[in-house]
Amino acid sequence: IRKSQLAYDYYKFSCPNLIPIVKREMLSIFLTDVSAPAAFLRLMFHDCQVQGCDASILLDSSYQTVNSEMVSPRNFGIRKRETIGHIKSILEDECPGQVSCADIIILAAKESVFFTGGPQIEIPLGRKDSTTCSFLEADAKLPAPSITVDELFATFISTGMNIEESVAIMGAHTLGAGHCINIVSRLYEPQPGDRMNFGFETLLRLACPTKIPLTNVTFVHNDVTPLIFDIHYYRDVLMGRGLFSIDSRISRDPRTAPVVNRFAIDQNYFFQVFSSAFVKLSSANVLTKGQGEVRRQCNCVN
Ligand code: HEM
Ligand SMILES: [Ca+2]
Ligand SMILES: [Ca+2]
Repeated sequence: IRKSQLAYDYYKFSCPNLIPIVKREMLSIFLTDVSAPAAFLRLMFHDCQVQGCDASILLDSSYQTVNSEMVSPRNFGIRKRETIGHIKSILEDECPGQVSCADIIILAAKESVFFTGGPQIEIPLGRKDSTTCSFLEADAKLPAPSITVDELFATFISTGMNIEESVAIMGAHTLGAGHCINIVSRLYEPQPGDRMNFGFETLLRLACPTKIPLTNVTFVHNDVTPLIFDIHYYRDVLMGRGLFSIDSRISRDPRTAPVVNRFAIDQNYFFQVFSSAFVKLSSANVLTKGQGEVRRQCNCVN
């Protein structure tokens, strides 16, 4: 973990207005699209999970980068990539060549959590952007909704998260929604641990009536308050209303169930552990100092 190379005041001299500019731009995005915070939070996870937090997910397919990571089916439903590019273009006017796209992704995710009622998280900055991307690594490292609790731990152990933090970071599913393509397998080919509340299962079957989804548009909310960052995700999974198999499984596994139970009644504690998990996820395995580059445009290498 090269976390120590990052700094809380990294842009203090090179881009002193960074934070107010990002806050202002994010606010106007949030006011025009209530689903944006969920999109930014998931975008951060899917960037950091592949090659580290290096904005590899923003690269389009080209002769240099070959296939974009968006080619991977695991990135189905990823949105707001171009919005990061828009914020970048504003920052290029203010402080050219300074702020990495990788840091903008993290700042957007952090503002998304705060704007929707979650904790204010302090994050170190100074990530560099990659000159490569890998849709094969995206296929391999982005978790499927049907993973086991052991696979969940394996996913986050490399970032230094413990069991509590691994359960806390899943609390990101307090925001947003999922599409039938990620839900049908547990409805029509259930695995152990897929049991759910009968009424909720009925609702899912109504939303996703066929094993192969007829369209890509139907979605179901991740928890009962999909626009608010709160502990309802944990309350829902305890009631058998977890959207994905892994959401249900953490409420039953003896290693994770006590943590889910505590988060479901103690929002302060959830916010505290989520914040430390967020910093670990966003700091692990990043490019710093002489590595990588600061892209001029987020969707292509310099
Ligand atoms: C490790 C286990 C995880 C699995 C298997 C998983 C899986 C999924 C799936 C399948 C979707 C629905 C995509 C769609 O159908 O449109 C989703 C949505 C989402 N995930 Fe995860 N996820 C995991 C962890 C995380 C983490 C660590 C974060 C963030 C820190 C996150 C944030 C989100 C958000 C915010 C959404 C809603 C997106 C939207 O509404 O646009 N997830 N996740
Ligand atoms: Ca990446
Ligand atoms: Ca919620």
